[in-house]
Amino acid sequence: MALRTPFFTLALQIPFRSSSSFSLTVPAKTFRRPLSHSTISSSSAPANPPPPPPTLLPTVLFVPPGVEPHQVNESMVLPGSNIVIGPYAGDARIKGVEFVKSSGRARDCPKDDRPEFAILGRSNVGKSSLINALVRKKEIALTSKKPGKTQLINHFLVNKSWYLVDLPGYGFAKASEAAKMDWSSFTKGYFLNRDTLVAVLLLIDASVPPQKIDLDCANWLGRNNIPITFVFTKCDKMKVAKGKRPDENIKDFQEIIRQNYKIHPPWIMTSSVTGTGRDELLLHMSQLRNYWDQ
Ligand SMILES: Nc1nc2c(ncn2[C@@H]2O[C@H](COP(=O)(O)OP(=O)(O)OP(=O)(O)O)[C@@H](O)[C@H]2O)c(=O)[nH]1
Ligand SMILES: [Mg+2]
Repeated sequence: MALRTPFFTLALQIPFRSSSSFSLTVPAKTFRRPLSHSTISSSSAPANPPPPPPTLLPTVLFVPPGVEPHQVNESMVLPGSNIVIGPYAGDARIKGVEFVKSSGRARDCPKDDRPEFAILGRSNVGKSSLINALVRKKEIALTSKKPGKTQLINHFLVNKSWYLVDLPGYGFAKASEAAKMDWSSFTKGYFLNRDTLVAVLLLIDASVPPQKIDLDCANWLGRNNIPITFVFTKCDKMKVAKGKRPDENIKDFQEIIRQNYKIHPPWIMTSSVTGTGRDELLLHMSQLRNYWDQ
């Protein structure tokens, strides 16, 4: 079985508190020039500079195995994300998807060696909608305006080779105490023991300000060394009556995450309504999968 090894040492660090500030914030969106040496070095660089030194870029960009940070140029960064595409990226097309089963407990989940991605996030963040958007099927995963729609662990087999896993949301205020307890024991059972878990796609609603419960969840996953990709949802909601725009909320969220993570995990902006980020996310997942598979 493949191991979760060096790929994720760049992607995810066990959270730590640091007094240093990560001021080199270059959102990939605004990252429109090739990274020349002068872009990343100080003005006191010698006239004949040595080969590029280790840069601070991985604090901003997610640089996969097979790519040296100094090799990164604009064309390698997925739009609307901090994700660099490297040699492990492969065929990201969806050729078929089938619902396999719903499980009430982690130990009832499919028992085979296929890699899987867990879709996690607050109730109503858009987990089921993201699955539908990724596989381009309207209602393979059931969605609802009311939070708490997905109650079980649902496995969807993609291309007969890997799983997307739709999970119940957390943070549903109206859930009973018993349901909240169940959710918490489920997280332990599933996330800590699922050997085939390639990464968690942690969905964050970009139409609202950073929520403590999401940050707590990210920190819990980080502490347990579980690889995360932050998937910002509802990025189409540009016109909010009050409050900030999605891009501003995302920036605020990242500022907080940066205080806990030595190196920022991969992140990507999506909308299940417009399809923004769909192809990019699939490509990112292909490189995670191919690395895991080798
Ligand atoms: N504007 C917009 N609405 C979205 C997006 N994604 C989901 N929604 C809406 O948000 C609501 C919740 O979507 P779901 O996909 O059911 O959310 P969920 O996270 O699966 O919710 P639970 O199963 O209850 O945990 C639905 O009304 C969706 O139509 C998006 O990208 N943009
Ligand atoms: Mg759902």
